[in-house]
Amino acid sequence: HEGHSHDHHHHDHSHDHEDLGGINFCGDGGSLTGGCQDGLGNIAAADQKVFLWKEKENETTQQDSPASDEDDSTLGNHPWTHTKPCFTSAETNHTLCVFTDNHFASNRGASFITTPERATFFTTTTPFLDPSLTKDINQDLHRTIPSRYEKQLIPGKGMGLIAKVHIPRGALIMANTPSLMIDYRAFEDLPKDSYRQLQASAVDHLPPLHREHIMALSTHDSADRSHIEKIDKICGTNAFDIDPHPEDPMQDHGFYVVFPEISRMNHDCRPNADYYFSHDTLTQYIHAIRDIIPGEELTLSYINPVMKHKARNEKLNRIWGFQCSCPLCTAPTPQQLASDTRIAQIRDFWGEFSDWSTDSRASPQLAELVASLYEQEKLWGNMYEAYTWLALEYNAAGEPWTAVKWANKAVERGIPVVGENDSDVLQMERLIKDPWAHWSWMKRVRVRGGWGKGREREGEENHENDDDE
Ligand SMILES: C[S@@+](CC[C@H](N)C(=O)[O-])C[C@H]1O[C@@H](n2cnc3c(N)ncnc32)[C@H](O)[C@@H]1O
Repeated sequence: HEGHSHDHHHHDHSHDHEDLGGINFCGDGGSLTGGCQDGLGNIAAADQKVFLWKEKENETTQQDSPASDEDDSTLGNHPWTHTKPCFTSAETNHTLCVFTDNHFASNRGASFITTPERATFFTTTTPFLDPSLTKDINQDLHRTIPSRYEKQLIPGKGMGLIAKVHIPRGALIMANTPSLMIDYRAFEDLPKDSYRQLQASAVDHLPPLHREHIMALSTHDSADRSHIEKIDKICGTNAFDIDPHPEDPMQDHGFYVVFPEISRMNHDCRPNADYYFSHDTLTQYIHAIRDIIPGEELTLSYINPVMKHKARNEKLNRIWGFQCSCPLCTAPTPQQLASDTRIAQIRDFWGEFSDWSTDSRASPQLAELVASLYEQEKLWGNMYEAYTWLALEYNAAGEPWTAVKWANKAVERGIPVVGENDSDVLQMERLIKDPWAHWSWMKRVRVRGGWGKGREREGEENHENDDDE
């Protein structure tokens, strides 16, 4: 209830959206029916006032062709330079189109594959309303600040990024706005052929330099493919999962998002950098989670790092097609078994800290143990969680000064990995200001000190809300 989840920023780096194939196909067996393709007419009929950007009918089925430079943004009062093609699922009746805004982020451009309703929602969010928010974020196509790393061929991994200078823990390494932002609904509602055409058009519509940048990304292997297949493979190898904007009315489908500069970072099970996405700037931020010395490769974990060796390797192999050769995965067997044992312990304790009943084993000592296990495991991106639990457990035990010490550490470690507006970070800031007024104050003492009452009394459940005001 206190809003802390152990892996909420560790979504998989990418999803094998192929797994979703076969559900909710447009028409039977994935074949397109007449009513399936070219949804633009339908959209306009549905709501002519909102969707002023309806395009000329004869252009709507164009697919595998290079981007046209024609800027049709004058067609309506909207940011989109392209709003085609579209496909409508005969089964769900959802229409999905490509929406490209080639002026986004100082003319870098961004392409969305989503429903017209969601595209319109995006235009009401801060990054679209205030162009100054995305002005100098991307430092790849047009650089104004010197880079801290360089791209190099890494034996056995393809390209990768190597630190050129010392990068202190907490430093910003890079940030990107999306190139492609694909509604998961596209994979669910449309047949493969259709969503692949949307993906290719989304890339083709971007400004030329940006488009080349994406086309140069890894497809994992070097097999010969058509343009459309190649783009699908680039998406599958390089996309991150992003949750919906908190105010987006469509909360049940997230996005599959490609950030080309960030995509050059290879995987390590114990990485030196971590990422989070901010909807306020529509930006993925990468920060160092420990000090990095010149010559070290910059790495991210593509998966939740708190998994045992076998599970990690299976997932990496299934989705990205490589055998993990990171230091942890190639350590001598006894060390790997010890690591797996620590992982199992960590996972066993996770639930305890969010359980505020007398059943919970949580205590300051248990939080100390988890912090120690995280440290031994070099899970630097997770340290803020352990510090958050330490702060809460010490406060819940009635030790405010120790609680404030850990809350400060949680904030310091949390900002680079979950962002300054994350609910855990904000909560720790409130605890620092006034531990006695925080909902956690004496919480375990009160619950455990009751006369055999197994559970806390009713009406005491919603501390998070009391605390917010
Ligand atoms: C997001 S890209 C990373 C950049 C990529 N190496 C490139 O050349 O653009 C993901 C792909 O990089 C390769 N890769 C990433 N991490 C790796 C690792 N630890 N070991 C081997 N290959 C890796 C795999 O081919 C994977 O599908």
